[in-house]
Amino acid sequence: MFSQPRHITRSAAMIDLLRKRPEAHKFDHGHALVLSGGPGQTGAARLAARGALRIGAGLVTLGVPHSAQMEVASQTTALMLTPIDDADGLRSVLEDDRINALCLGPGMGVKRAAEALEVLLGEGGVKPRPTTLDADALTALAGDAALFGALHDRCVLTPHGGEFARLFPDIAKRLREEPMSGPAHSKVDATREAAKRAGCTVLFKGPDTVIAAPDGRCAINAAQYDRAAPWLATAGAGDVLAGFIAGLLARGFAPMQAAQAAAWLHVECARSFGPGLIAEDLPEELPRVFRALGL
Ligand SMILES: NC(=O)C1=CN([C@@H]2O[C@H](COP(=O)(O)OP(=O)(O)OC[C@H]3O[C@@H](n4cnc5c(N)ncnc54)[C@H](O)[C@@H]3O)[C@@H](O)[C@H]2O)[C@@H](O)CC1
Ligand SMILES: Nc1ncnc2c1ncn2[C@@H]1O[C@H](COP(=O)(O)OP(=O)(O)O)[C@@H](O)[C@H]1O
Repeated sequence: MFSQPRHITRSAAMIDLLRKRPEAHKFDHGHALVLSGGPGQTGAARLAARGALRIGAGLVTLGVPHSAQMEVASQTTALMLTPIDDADGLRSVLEDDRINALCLGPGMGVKRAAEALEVLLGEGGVKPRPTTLDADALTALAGDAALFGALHDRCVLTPHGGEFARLFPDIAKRLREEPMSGPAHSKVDATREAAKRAGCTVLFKGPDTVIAAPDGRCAINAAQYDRAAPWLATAGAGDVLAGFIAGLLARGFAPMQAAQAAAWLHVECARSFGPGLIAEDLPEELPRVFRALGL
């Protein structure tokens, strides 16, 4: 029997975790690698990377194909950039052990995401690292049972409704069904079942975001009623969330902690900015939200 899911709220414990120690240097806050797609498709990864940097990762590098290098370089400053064209390129960049968190999927394209997943999760792959898997990485995972089976407990999957149905079609079907007898299958039940099957943290997005760990721990981040954030329904908001999680993983947060804090801060940023919000406003609102928390 599982305990009731907890509702994520502002807490002293979360604020303490978010604080940076005065004596720390940038490598103490970790180095996140965000993989980008090719030319014309780099925006989503740039949004994620900006989110990872603003949430406090010490360094954030975008892994970009040579063909998109100029496009990305012309739009980034504090973010770093390294060319990664293929599996060998990724392997070589990951020889640097200081890269301690990854973000895969936003704008990557399903083929490039699948290649990267093979390096990270496939046989003879690199040392496993905390990893956020979003967007095209989820679609790639849905098409490859072996890779799905190789997910480890430091991964965080961040599906929206469409991606959830692709990854877990049977669970999504039950979620949609009218209950014929007994209680309905809820989003909490569905996310818990998904996390158990995947063997890692699953964050199922929406106005009621549910986050579950394989051991049954579960939390709800509600953006409804007096905490409604309807302007989050905008292209790229999820890419920023993936970056927030990767940034916190780089800072050493455990996967459940990272997913919960990121989801809560994401809604706080949207509410603090207010109507007219677009995705790039979310990372830029974090300093105001952090100041209000007393960081
Ligand atoms: N600025 C950018 O560069 C952006 C790039 N994006 C990238 O575009 C690619 C495709 O992502 P998409 O998510 O659009 O496409 P997908 O095709 O993967 O998923 C969208 C489909 O799922 C369905 N769906 C069902 N429930 C849904 C829900 N709750 N929320 C959203 N869709 C739901 C939709 O109807 C739609 O048919 C990804 O690589 C993504 O990262 C998007 O994130 C938007 C912003
Ligand atoms: N109506 C809404 N109210 C609150 N949050 C929402 C709403 N619609 C979407 N969101 C949030 O916005 C983000 C959208 O992510 P996603 O669907 O992946 O978009 P994208 O792929 O364009 O980045 C998620 O974090 C989701 O929880």
